[in-house]
This record gives sequence, C-alpha cells and structure tokens, in this order.
Amino acid sequence: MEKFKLSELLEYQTAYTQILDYECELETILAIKKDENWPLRRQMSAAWLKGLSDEYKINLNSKESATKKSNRLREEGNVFYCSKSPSKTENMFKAGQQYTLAIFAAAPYTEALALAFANRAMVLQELGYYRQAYDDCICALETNQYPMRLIHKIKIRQAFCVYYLQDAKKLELHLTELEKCGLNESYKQRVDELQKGLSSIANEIIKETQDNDKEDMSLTETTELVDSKDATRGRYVVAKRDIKSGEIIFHERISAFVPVEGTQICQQCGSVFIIPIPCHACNGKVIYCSLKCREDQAKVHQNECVGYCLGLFEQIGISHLALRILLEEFPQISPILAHESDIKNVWKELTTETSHLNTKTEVNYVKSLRLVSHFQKMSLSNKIWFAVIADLLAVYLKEYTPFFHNTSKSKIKQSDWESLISALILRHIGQSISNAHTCSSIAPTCYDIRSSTVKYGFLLLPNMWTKPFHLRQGMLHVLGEVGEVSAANIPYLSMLNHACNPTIRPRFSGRNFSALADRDIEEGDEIYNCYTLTYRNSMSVVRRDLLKEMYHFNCECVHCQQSDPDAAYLEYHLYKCQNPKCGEKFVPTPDKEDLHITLHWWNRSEDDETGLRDGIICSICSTKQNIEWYFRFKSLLQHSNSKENRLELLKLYDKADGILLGFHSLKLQMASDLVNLLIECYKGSVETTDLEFCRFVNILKFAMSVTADKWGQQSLEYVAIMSVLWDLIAMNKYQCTQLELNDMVKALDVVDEECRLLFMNYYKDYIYNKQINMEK
Ligand SMILES: C[S@@+](CC[C@H](N)C(=O)[O-])C[C@H]1O[C@@H](n2cnc3c(N)ncnc32)[C@H](O)[C@@H]1O
Repeated sequence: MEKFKLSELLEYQTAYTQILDYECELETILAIKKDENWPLRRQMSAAWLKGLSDEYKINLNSKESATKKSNRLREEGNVFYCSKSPSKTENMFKAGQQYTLAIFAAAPYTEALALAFANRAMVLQELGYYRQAYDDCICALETNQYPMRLIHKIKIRQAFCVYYLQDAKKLELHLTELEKCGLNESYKQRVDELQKGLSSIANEIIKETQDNDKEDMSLTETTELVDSKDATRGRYVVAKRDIKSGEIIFHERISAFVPVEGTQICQQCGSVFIIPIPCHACNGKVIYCSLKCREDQAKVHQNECVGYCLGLFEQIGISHLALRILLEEFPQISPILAHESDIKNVWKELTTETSHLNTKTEVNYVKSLRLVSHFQKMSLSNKIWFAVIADLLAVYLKEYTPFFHNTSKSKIKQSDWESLISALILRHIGQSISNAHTCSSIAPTCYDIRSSTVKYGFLLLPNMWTKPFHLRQGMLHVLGEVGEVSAANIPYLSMLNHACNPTIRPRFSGRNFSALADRDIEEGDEIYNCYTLTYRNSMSVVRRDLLKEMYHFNCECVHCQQSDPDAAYLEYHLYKCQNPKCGEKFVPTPDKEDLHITLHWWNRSEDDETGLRDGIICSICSTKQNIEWYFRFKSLLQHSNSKENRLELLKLYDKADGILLGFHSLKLQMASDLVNLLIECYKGSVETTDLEFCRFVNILKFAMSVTADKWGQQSLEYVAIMSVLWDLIAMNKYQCTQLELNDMVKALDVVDEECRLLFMNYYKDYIYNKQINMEK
C-alpha cells in the first residue's frame, strides 16, 4: 500500500464518516462502527500501522552493525579510561559518555551490550555514582551474555557498590555469591576487606532516595472542592483556612505524564538529571533513571514499546497523554468491571457522577474520569477526527500489544472491549485538551536534552563536576535555562479554575506536584491556577481568545475586570520618543493581526516578509523611531571577543537605556545577551577590566529585577538567572548580604528536588562559608 501520513489518513476518514452529532464519547464510537464503510476504514488504519511497522523493520540496523558500532564506542571509552592526561577524572567522564553511547548503540541480549554496561559501571563507581553503577552491573548480567570468565569482576563491583551505599543485606548476599567463585589471591583480599566492611555497616535496609511515591498530602486539609452548579464554571477549590504566602497548599502525585517529544527524561519519575538506562526493545526511545523506575513503568511500557519503535506517538500529540492515562490507571478498575456484560452499563458506571464506582474516591482513576471535558462543544468534524485517532489506538493496542489479553476472561465481548477502550481514550483526549498541564524544569544550557544522538545525560559532562551532584566553582550558570519537559494529568490541580493573576505557584518535582501559595490566602478565598501566560506576560485579548477556544469560557477574573487590564503588560513595552520635539513616553499601537509580533518586533526572523526593519512609530507624534542601534548590537554580539566591540556593546546598551523605559522587555533581552558575555568573562575566555566587569554585574542585577517583576521571585525563570549571580558570589566577584542570599535560597522552593540539591550543594561548597567569613 502507498505510504501516507497520519494526517492524510485522518482527513480521509473524517471526510467519509457520516454520523449524527453525539454528546457522548461511547455513542460517537459506536456510531462510527455502525457506518457501512467502517470495516474498510478499520482496514486502512491497520494498514497504516503495518506501513509504519514495515518501515521500521527496513530501517532496523542489523545485529552485526549494532555490535560493531557499540564495540567501537566502547573501545573509544577504554582509550579515555586508560589515559591520564589532561586529568584522570575528566577522562573518566569522557569514558562514561562513550560507554553510554555504546549502550544505546548495542543490540539487546548481546555481549557488546553486557560489556558496555559493565564498563560504564566501572566508571560510575569510580565517579561515586554507586546506585547507578550497581544498576549497570545488573543490566550487564541480565543480557545473559556477560562473559563467564569475567563474572567475579562484576560481582565484586556490585559488592563494593552496596558497601558504599551502606546496604548490609545486599552486601551479605554478594559476599556469599563471591565465596562460591574461585577467586585468586588479590580478589580474595578484596573480599576480606568487604567482609570487614560488612560488620561496620548497620544492618538496616537502605531507604530509596527517590521521592516517586510521596502520598498526596493535604489535598483536603487546606482546601475543599465546591460545586458552583454553574455549567461553565463547574467545580472550584477554596481555602479551608488561612494560608500564608509560600506555604504548600497541597501536594499531588502526577497520575500520568508523557515527555515533550524527544526529551530525555525518566519515563517513570520524570527526572531530568539522570544517567540513562535505555529500553533496548524500542531503540532507546524510552529511558529510565534506575532499574526501579524501569520496573515501576514496565506494565505501561509493555503496551507502548512498539508504538515508540514505530514513531506512532510523535504523530498523535495530546492523544498520547490520553492513552497514557488509560494505560496507567485503567487496570485499577478493570477487575471491578468483570461482572458486567453490557458496555452501555459499564460506561454509565464509569461516567455517571452518582455511580457506585464514582463514589470510590480512593481509586485514582476515578479522579481522572471525573475531569471536565468539552467534548460536546467540539465541532462534529473534530469529534470524528479524535474518534478516528482513538479507534486507531485501539487497533494498535489489539494488534501490537498484550493490552487486551486479560480482557478475554470478562463477560464483555472482545469487540465491545475495543469500543469501550476507544471511547475511554476519546474521553481522555477531550479531558486532556481542557486539563493537561505543562511541566517545566530548569534544563542545563550545555546539554541538549532533546538531542536524538547525544544521549549520555548532563551528569556525565566533563569539566563540570567535583563529585556526584556537586558542580565545580563557577559552573552553576549551566542551570540557566527553563524548558518544558512533559505534559501531565494532575486531577486535583485540574479542579482549580483560572485567573490571570493566579494564587498558586506550581512546583514540579519528578512525579510530584506541589501548589505553593503565591500570596496570603484567607479562609474561604478561591484558589486559582493560570491556564495561560499571566497578565504580566500577555495581552488580555490573547488570553481571552485562547481561554474561549480551549476552555470555553469568558474570563471575568479580578484582573480582567480592571479598566485597563493590559497596563502592567504594556509597562514592559514603554519607549521614549526619539523625536526631540516630542520626547514623550509611548507604547506602540499593537497590530491587531499579530499583537505579539508588533510588541516583540526584535524577535522577527531576518527573512520575515513583513520586514524586520519596519520599526516602531510613536503613538503620540507618529515619528518612525530609529532602531538601527539594536541591529548593530545584535551583530556586535557575534564578535564580542574584541575589547572595542564589548565597549561599543555597553554603549549601545546605554543608548537603549535612554529609549527603552523601565523594565522594557527588549532591555531584558539585551541584558540577558550581555549576561552571557559576563559568563564568558568569569570563565576566563574573555578578559575584562574591573570597570567593565562591574558594568556587566549591574546589568545582571537589572535582568534579575525584571525577571522577578515579570515571573515572580519564586519562579524557575528567576532561579535560572540567579545561578549566574551565585557563580559570582562563589568566585568572590560579588558580595551580597545574608538577607539577599536568604531570599535567593527561598526562590529554590519552586525547583525540583534534584535541581535544588545541585543549588544547595553549590551553596554549601562555595557560598555558605564565604558569607560566614565575611560576616566575622
Ligand atoms: C481545568 S477545568 C477546572 C475545573 C472545572 N471547573 C471543573 O468543574 O472540573 C477547566 C474548566 O473550568 C471552567 N473554568 C475554569 N476557570 C473558569 C473561570 N475563570 N470562569 C468560568 N469557568 C471557568 C471552564 O469550563 C474550563 O474549561
């Protein structure tokens, strides 16, 4: 069959499906299946999936070539491992990278894979990543191809790792195993050493350090759910008592999430800072941070692995989250449905608020099933479009996964099961459109977490670390960027209605979500989330259109009720007219067609048809403003190694300072560019005078103030830029008061656990002592 794109398949199927406009997902699916052309369309879906599968098989590397590549990468790693220059530790990191790439390159169940894991374990142990090294030993052994003649080596490595992890129980086990291996004298000595170590370790089971499974906390302790009885406004959340600014309002475990396409995060816990263990069955498209996470995700991944191989999920957008919700949570209730034979009754049980199942609020899936959906408001063609995707996913589950294997035991007919599952996916698609949350994280600037080829992770970058999770002095600025990493289903958070000035500050940490109070909240106050950019970062009309289109309501929040809801945003776009006869403050009149582009003209691409140099017009005297200085600034940034150019850059920044008033967005952008130059200065790649350096530091402080104003001092954006100031403090190039420092440490309340650990280690290693000394 001719190869065609998913969008073509969907367009065709949508155009040729004629059904009535139903409000219910199950009825929609059943109606589609009654259509006389349905068998043909089903065949098309199956053929499309088969096309993906055939293409995948053709492109699959042979085992031989995979082995060859992996062996080559491992040998490159060995060269680094054995070399002592420039430094043993740095070579260890480089070896670790090559071994990781060798792991990704190898075919499953091969000696090449076993050796790549074993070698990485050796490096990780030397670098102090004992938990990860221990997992790698297990990965090497589970290939069943690890050479028997070397087995004692890996066993002793495991024993050392658990010794360093102070896990007496496991150490005892490994020592018993080692006693059975015929060891030579030198190995026997090492076992004796470990035997002595064993007696010194308290015999207690090590607590897992990951915080994957924190219970949902205080969901109902501080807040309560209220039903407005208004069809649009629906349910909302209010404070049950006074809550102080910065206090955690509630914690919630993220029930399901999918990484933003191609992002290298652990599929189970969502961690960014990891040493990856890939799933070899799907060519490393899915990675984990530990074997525990791999095991915890196994039941879900067995139904997704082939989909990842085929590249299916890259093509279905938000529907992947819908599928994930089903895979994560549906198994919780399938036994409850075993006695039913009629799917209409099952559907009623699942979706009626007063049903027996719906009262079981301890069942997590019930919380997801209760989420609002605006399916009934979708156009018929959109309903069919998504229904076809839902049906395609049911075909995928049936043909390529074990998902339906257990259902044969129930009273429901197989074809009805498929309809039910399609209908549930369709329901979750509608719910995800109105409820899905985007999770952001601080992402390292020096490592592309979206790279499809470079997959060794940030933790194995050389010249970066002194020991695990301890960055070198002057290196914290690598945590200077914020990125969206996943889309998530967080049911209680989804109960919060929208306001353009939200009451919560979100904190995503792995699989845990926390809502922090953005300000003091009084008992009885409604607690709001913000579904769009806040009023400080967007125009009200842009928010209004989006809220209407995606969430089907008109925003009447306190902020939007103000006479000039855009005043705060426009403050970031205030110019002083360059016409000496005018000299007034003005905001350019935004182009109705594209508000953002008019106000952010500097972000237009060079080849933008409308012309980058259209410029801006004073809204008072109509004089076209000169913006050449900005283009000069941009071009000089490319050549900032020269002292003259740097001085000119600072002069141009001063010029901008006279034209761009207050916390102007462009001034923040220019300041951020100059902050990158400041980083080059303190890293030593650019030499500067003290005076010049001082100027750059002031510009950094300005950028921090604007960022705090726009996003809040407790925001990922603020933490990202704050990392540069912490480098300066650590390097004795800037002094700040303990009060300032305390405020900055407080800002870390919004970052994830691992990122916080990196910052706090840095603080203890290079900043804390300095402050104490300064104050003495
Ligand atoms: C994420 S849900 C919030 C919880 C929802 N009220 C419920 O009962 O499930 C989003 C939906 O809530 C309603 N909503 C949220 N904020 C609103 C607001 N400020 N005014 C009116 N309706 C709102 C809209 O129907 C929107 O699509």
